[in-house]
Amino acid sequence: MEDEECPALVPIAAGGSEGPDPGRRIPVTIITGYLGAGKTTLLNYILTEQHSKKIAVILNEFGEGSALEKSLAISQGGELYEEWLELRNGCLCCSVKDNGVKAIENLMKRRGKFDYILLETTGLADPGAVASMFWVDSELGSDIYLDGIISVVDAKHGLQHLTEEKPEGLVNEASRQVALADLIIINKTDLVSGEELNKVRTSVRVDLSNVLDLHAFDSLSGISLQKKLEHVKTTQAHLDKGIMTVTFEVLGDIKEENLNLFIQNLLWEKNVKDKTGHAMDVIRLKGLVSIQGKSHQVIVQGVHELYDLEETAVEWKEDEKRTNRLVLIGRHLDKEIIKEVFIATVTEKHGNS
Ligand SMILES: Nc1nc2c(ncn2[C@@H]2O[C@H](COP(=O)(O)OP(=O)(O)OP(=O)(O)O)[C@@H](O)[C@H]2O)c(=O)[nH]1
Ligand SMILES: [Zn+2]
Repeated sequence: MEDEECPALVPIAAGGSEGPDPGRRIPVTIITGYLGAGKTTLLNYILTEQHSKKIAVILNEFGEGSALEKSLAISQGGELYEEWLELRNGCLCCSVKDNGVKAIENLMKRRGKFDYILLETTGLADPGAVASMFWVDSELGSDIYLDGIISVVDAKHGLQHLTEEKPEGLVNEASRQVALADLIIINKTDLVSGEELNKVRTSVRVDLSNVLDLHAFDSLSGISLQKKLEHVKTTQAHLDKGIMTVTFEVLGDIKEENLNLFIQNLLWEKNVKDKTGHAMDVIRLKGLVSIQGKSHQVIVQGVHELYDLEETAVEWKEDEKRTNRLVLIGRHLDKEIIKEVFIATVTEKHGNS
């Protein structure tokens, strides 16, 4: 417990023999936002545009999806990434001390190789808890500093996320992400009308002031961030327990029309049910699939009822088993049932391969 040593968000370097060298400290930008809001898209955009900086990427993936998330991002971004870190525990905010800090320390051993860190949190993360690790640990603080928190808001589904009711008067994840942001990016403006966009814009503002009033945060300036973080740590803000991740893999090729059928049953018809008869509610769908007649891997991306299939630049190698990997995040999901439905819908019924 060395609380007194580390209250500063950006600690002043202790004057060692080498002297302070602020230029050597690595800025961290936290990219937050609800499931599917567009965090990875923004990440890829930054990496594509920013040629002069060598950027390390940290993904904090919800559930077991990190291997897939990584392969999705690589397929999209090519050779752009300098460093990869996987935080497998899923929830960075409750593993900050061990997993998160250690991973970043290891990353720092190689820090000569890069000069910026982008940290994408899971769509359900509390960015305050993630941010706090950059000032709680003084050891880390001397080499890394928090540059800012960016929150990506989905123009199409953002309102739904921001107004979601939580039990016991808890503030929902989306609102927390907005409230702690230094910069809010409203994304997917192409999917909504000007009127809808204005609603989102207003609600982001209104929501912010609600959260501020509720917790009596005085301002958004640097000093109060610390207070906000302290507050966040003491309220038992945590991942929505009702939201779960299902990951599965099925070998083989699938017909594109069958895959569409599977997804549409799940996302549109909502006729895939769990054991209690409750329709499965998929918030986020990601996959890497093998479609009959296509030589390249195909990415499946879904956010609520919207989805698309996109052929990647990655070719299936000849000695490689063609396979389908899916990650689903949502409510009332049952892995065995979904997998069965997938196999039944998607694979040929005859033969036993
Ligand atoms: N129409 C539209 N789609 C977008 C836009 N930005 C991102 N998307 C799509 O939204 C989906 C989710 O994007 P990601 O960048 O993976 O979202 P994310 O926030 O990283 O998702 P998670 O990490 O799973 O929470 C993908 O299918 C993107 O192609 C946009 O500006 N317009
Ligand atoms: Zn992502």
